[in-house]
Parts: sequence; structure tokens; C-alpha cells
Amino acid sequence: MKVAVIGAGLAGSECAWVLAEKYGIQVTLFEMKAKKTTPAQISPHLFAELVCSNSLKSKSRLNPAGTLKSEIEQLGSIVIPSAKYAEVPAGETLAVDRELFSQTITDKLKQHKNLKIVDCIIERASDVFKHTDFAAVVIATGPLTDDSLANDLRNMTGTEELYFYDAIAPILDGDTIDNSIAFLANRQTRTHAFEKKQAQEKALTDGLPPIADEEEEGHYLNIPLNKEEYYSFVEKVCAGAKVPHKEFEEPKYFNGCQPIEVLAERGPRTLAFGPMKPRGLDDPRTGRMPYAVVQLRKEKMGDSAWNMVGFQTRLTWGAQKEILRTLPGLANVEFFRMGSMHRNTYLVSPNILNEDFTLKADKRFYLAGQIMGVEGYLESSAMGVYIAHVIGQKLKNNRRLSCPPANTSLGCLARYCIYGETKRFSPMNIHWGLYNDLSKEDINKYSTNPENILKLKKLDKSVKRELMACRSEDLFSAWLKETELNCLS
Ligand SMILES: Cc1cc2nc3c(=O)[nH]c(=O)nc-3n(C[C@H](O)[C@H](O)[C@H](O)COP(=O)(O)OP(=O)(O)OC[C@H]3O[C@@H](n4cnc5c(N)ncnc54)[C@H](O)[C@@H]3O)c2cc1C
Repeated sequence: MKVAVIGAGLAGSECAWVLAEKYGIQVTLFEMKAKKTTPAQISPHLFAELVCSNSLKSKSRLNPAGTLKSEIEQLGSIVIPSAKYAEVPAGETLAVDRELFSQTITDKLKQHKNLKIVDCIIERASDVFKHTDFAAVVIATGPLTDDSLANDLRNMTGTEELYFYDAIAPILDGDTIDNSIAFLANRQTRTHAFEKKQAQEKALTDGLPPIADEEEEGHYLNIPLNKEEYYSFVEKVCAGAKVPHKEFEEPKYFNGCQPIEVLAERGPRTLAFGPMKPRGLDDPRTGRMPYAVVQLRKEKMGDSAWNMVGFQTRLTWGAQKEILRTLPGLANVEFFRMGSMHRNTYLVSPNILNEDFTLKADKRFYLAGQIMGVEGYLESSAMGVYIAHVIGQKLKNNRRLSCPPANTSLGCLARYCIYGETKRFSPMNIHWGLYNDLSKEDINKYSTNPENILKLKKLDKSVKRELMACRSEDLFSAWLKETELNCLS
């Protein structure tokens, strides 16, 4: 019994790993990089390459990205342990040294006895059957699926919508940033404050001495702007030269990944409420909150490379250099990578998938990762893990794996891909909005404070998040037991 996985990105690597490692299935992993790289993936040798930011989002269990990490780790993910191994400090965020991260995954996949790697460009999905009569084929070719395969998928599924646009953020040389202006600090979020308060209260209940409020070392480098500097920057961004769209391509941006110029053109204050939001980032030199802030996140251990958080852009490279160097502290900055635009391919899964995640057009095929309608490194990895279990259970145990419960992170994503609203369907990242609100029964079950039950509609946001996290963990554990996935060696 053999399975083919096309694409050794995040989803494909996860899927191949779980099938080979957890189910002992022989997997052939087809990857084109040795022959041709996409415009964003630059290494011909590394699998699971991170193409833009080096962040796999929050580690906090009070954030759905945190619970998603924990869920897929319990399901045998290769991405999460490799990310922990390659972690660089970034506060509450799981950020990684991207080369070490991808190399770790690549080595493990290449050395696995049940895995065979084939370097080739798959032009038509059915071409894989020229190699072997696979029992299942997973298409995990991601947002930059090679053109001929994208066309084949369009024909196979009869789909019109097959792309939208994203842009990537520049990476700066740390040695060229003026540190007398930029300051190190992590944003003080309400979740952060809530977790600290909880730890203090627990210490008190346990009769322990109060936890000292240590000065936390900042991991982000922040560039403060005053009002005048901010408005002058917005003006330049609006006026700067942009990379034109090709005639036949209508730009359709994903909401969470809007280029700075698109935000700036919406209104002069939009950036200050978005990627340049200053809240929680007081400048230690003045003791005051700046008017706006550009945040930089470490790309690697040490201070050599910094990613401009949320600064994806389709400004031309010339315009980027000119405009970004007008920011305070960046007058002499050098760029390791310029921002750029890219096509983003995905299918409207609820229209083309059966409830068992097979393709309606041909039940031998599955989708995994961004192409199936999730967005982000973590979410793509998660769907790779999940689809591997769907296939593993079908092939090894001849049973249909139930969907994880609606109020778990994996359940939200899996259900979005099958039951999502099709009219405005676009790749989805994990967020609390995908969860159902708490019911009276939920509060009764997960809250130790009887007053919360009376406050059903007026629960404090942080209490709500805590209860939603408890509910999610509880439901996920029950699902693991019921499906016996917890017993897989
Ligand atoms: C430029 C860009 C920037 C992004 N920035 C971020 C970000 O900062 N943070 C974030 O969370 N998400 C980001 N994303 C979103 C996205 O979720 C990630 O790209 C994620 O890597 C998707 O995972 P995947 O496994 O679905 O696809 P990928 O990781 O892209 O993997 C697909 C693999 O398939 C291979 N392939 C493609 N076509 C073929 C073919 N015909 N034959 C054989 N192999 C093929 C590719 O070479 C690649 O290795 C970005 C996407 C893009 C394109």
C-alpha cells in the first residue's frame, strides 16, 4: 500500500512524515525544487522552507495558534518539534532560525526508511500513476503551485477561482540599524498581563511567595515615529512606485496580509491602527508611547537579521530602499531581502471536496496545506498532519476518521475546508472567530467562579479566552481517545 505526496513544503512534509512514521506506509514524496524553484522558495535542497516571516505564531495556550500547535504535536507533527529545536527568542511567538528549521525536517525525511524522494515537476496530477499504482495521492503544492499543475487542477475540478495575491516583507541587516533610535521591547498585550496575573494568583492560593515582577528582556526591535514622521512616511508610501499587476490578473489580497501601500491608501491613520500600532510599546528613553512604531523581529539567533513585521509590500525595490531609509534609525540600512509580491493559488474546497476530504472529481486525490484553503505556515502544517491521519485510518484501519470537534483549532480549520461559505471563500488562518461562543453549559463546566455564569454575555475577554482554551483542550483530548489516535505509537 503506497501513498504519493506532491510537494515537500510544510503540509507535504507533515503529511509524508505522519504517514511514514505513524502508519508505516510507504510514501513517495515528489518535489520540484531540485529542478525549479518557485519565486519565493529559494533553496533547491531544503524542504518545508519558510518563504517570508520566520514566525509560527503564538505559543500561548490562550491563543488559538498556541492550541493548534499543541494539537498537531499530539498527532505526531514533525514541524513543531523541529521549530522548537530551531527556536530563536521572540517573546510569546514561536520564531525559528529558518535554515536550521528546514534542514532538520529535510534530514529526517530523507533518512526515513519508509520515504522515497523523487525530484521532479509534476505537470498533471495523474502523472504520479506512471510511477506506481498509489492508493492515495495528496496534492500539497501550496500557494505557488507550478503553472501546468495549477491548470490541470483547474480543469480537473472545474474551478474558476484559483489565485489571489500576497506580498512579502523586507529583511534588514541588523548591523546597519541605528540602535540609538531603535529600542528593544515586547508588546505588553492583555493576554500577557492576564497570564502574569494568573501566575501571581496561583502563587498566592498555593501559599507561595509572590512572583517577582522581573524586567522582561525585549525581543523585538522597535522604531518609534512621531506624528510628523508618521504622516510624512504615509505620504511617501502612497506616492511610491508600485510593481504593476499583469493585465489578466485582478489583484485579490488576503485580508491578514495586505501590503502597506494598500493600507496607507485606505486612509492616513490605517497603518497606525495596523502594523504600525504603538500600543504596549512605550519608548524606554522617553517613557511615552510613540505616535507609531515599526516592529522588527529576529530572523536568526543574534542580531544580524531583522524582519519588518507586517511590512509586506509591492513597492518597487528602488522605492522600498528610498522610502524605508527615511524611517528613523534606518537611514543607512542595508537589505538582506526586499519585499515582493506573489501569486497565491488555492481551491474553493467546500465546492470540490467530499466530506471524507477526497476530491469529488476523483476519489484517489486529497488536498493538503494552503491550496485547500487554509493560510499560514502553521495552518498548512496542521492540515498536512490531519490529512495524513484521514488517509492512514482509511488505508490501515478501513475507517473514516471523524472531524475534530468544532471548538478545537484543528476542528475549526478542517470544518472550514469542508463546510466554509463558498461565495467569498479565501484561505483562512486560525483565530477565535472560527470558534463558537461559550454557552451557559460551557461556563458551568469550565469555570470555577460561579459569578461567571451570571455574566454570560458580559464576560471579561480574558476570562472568555481562558474558558475557550479549556473547552478546546478538553474536547481535543476526548476526540483523541474516541478515535484512538492517542494510542498510535
Ligand atoms: C511569498 C509568500 C509569503 C508568505 N508569507 C507567509 C508568512 O510570513 N507567514 C505565514 O504563516 N504564511 C505565509 N505564507 C502563506 C503560506 O501558508 C505558506 O506559504 C506555506 O508555506 C504554505 O504551505 P504549503 O505546504 O501549503 O505550501 P509550500 O510550503 O509552498 O510547499 C509547496 C511545495 O510544493 C512544491 N511544488 C509546487 N508545485 C509543484 C509541482 N508541480 N511538482 C512538484 N512540486 C511542486 C514547491 O516547490 C514547494 O516545495 C506566504 C506565502 C507566500 C507564497
